[in-house]
Amino acid sequence: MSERLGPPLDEPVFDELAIIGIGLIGSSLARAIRRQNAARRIVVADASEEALGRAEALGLGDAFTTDLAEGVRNADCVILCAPVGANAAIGRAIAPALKLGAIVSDVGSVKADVIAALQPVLPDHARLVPAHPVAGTEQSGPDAGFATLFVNRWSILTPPEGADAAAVAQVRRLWEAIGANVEVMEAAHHDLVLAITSHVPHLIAYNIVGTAADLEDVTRSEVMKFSAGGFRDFTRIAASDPTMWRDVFLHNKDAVLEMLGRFSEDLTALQRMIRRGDGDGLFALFTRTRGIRLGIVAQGQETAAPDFGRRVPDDGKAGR
Ligand SMILES: NC(=O)C1=CN([C@@H]2O[C@H](COP(=O)(O)OP(=O)(O)OC[C@H]3O[C@@H](n4cnc5c(N)ncnc54)[C@H](O)[C@@H]3O)[C@@H](O)[C@H]2O)C=CC1
Ligand SMILES: O=C(O)C(=O)Cc1ccc(O)cc1
Repeated sequence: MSERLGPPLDEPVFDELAIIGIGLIGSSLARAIRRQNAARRIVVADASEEALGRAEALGLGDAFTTDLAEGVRNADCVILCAPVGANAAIGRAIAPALKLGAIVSDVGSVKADVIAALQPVLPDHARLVPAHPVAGTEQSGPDAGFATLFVNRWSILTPPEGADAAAVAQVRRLWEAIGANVEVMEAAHHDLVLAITSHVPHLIAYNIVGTAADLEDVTRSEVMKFSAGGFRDFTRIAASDPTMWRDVFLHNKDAVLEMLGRFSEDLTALQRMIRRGDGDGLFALFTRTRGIRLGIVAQGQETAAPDFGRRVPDDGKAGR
């Protein structure tokens, strides 16, 4: 699977694009958009002076500000890249300053709640097109981003009912310009799918690493010493940003609880198989799950090893 970006666009998708929140995803977007000539000018806004300082040092934009309203004043498209719990406050801060017909998008891992938070606070003339790139790593901050993060990854758009078709097309073009495959989905459906494919797996990782950490000291040191294979993979996921993931669980509560209920039932069935010595049952399940993995690899979405954290050698640099 190629991780290279295609040739840059002859004509940018947007004249001015504002990124609010220049962490892992915001900085990856800035690098990719710059490299692909997908916007003429990038304005970077962030609540954190420290993050902005790093973004400026890395050359991730053309202008940098902690004043969110100032940051969006001339933007044709504003992309919210902060933890999802911050979106309502950011929406309120930028609403009065938005240019007529500005597109407001985001990258949040949760969609229905984000729409519910943003729609009431944005002016009627703003065109909301939420998005979720299903690509990332356990790291955060502007130094962790890289331009090829979205190559051959899905970006899911969840336009609310009545969304402006031209705005949806422009956001699609932006993601395609930086290598992503785009799918359009209803927000509630997105939240259910992502609850089982991403949110519950993260919860399981946080839980298993927490359980190991709670063991007696002597056992715990052995857990660390012998943490190979499965547990080691869980520790990577469990190192993911606490603020971001707290917000995901608080804002996708219903879908996560629904999927967690099903998961618990299946876990109980597995427990019973082990207690009863039901080797055939265990073997049948493990064979079925192996088939699912092989199907994912065959579709080219995954290499044999987990690859969310992969980088190509020149990716630490800014896009110019
Ligand atoms: N980390 C990942 O792998 C992925 C994350 N996402 C989504 O992307 C969003 C950002 O995640 P990351 O880039 O990982 O986070 P991050 O922690 O690396 O960066 C977040 C940035 O937002 C800024 N910020 C926080 N509150 C703010 C506010 N009120 N106003 C302005 N700036 C504010 C922070 O200072 C920080 O620079 C989240 O909504 C997350 O759900 C989506 C796909 C993958
Ligand atoms: O690092 C990993 O394994 C991830 O799962 C990255 C990730 C985190 C959150 C998302 O909404 C999408 C992708």
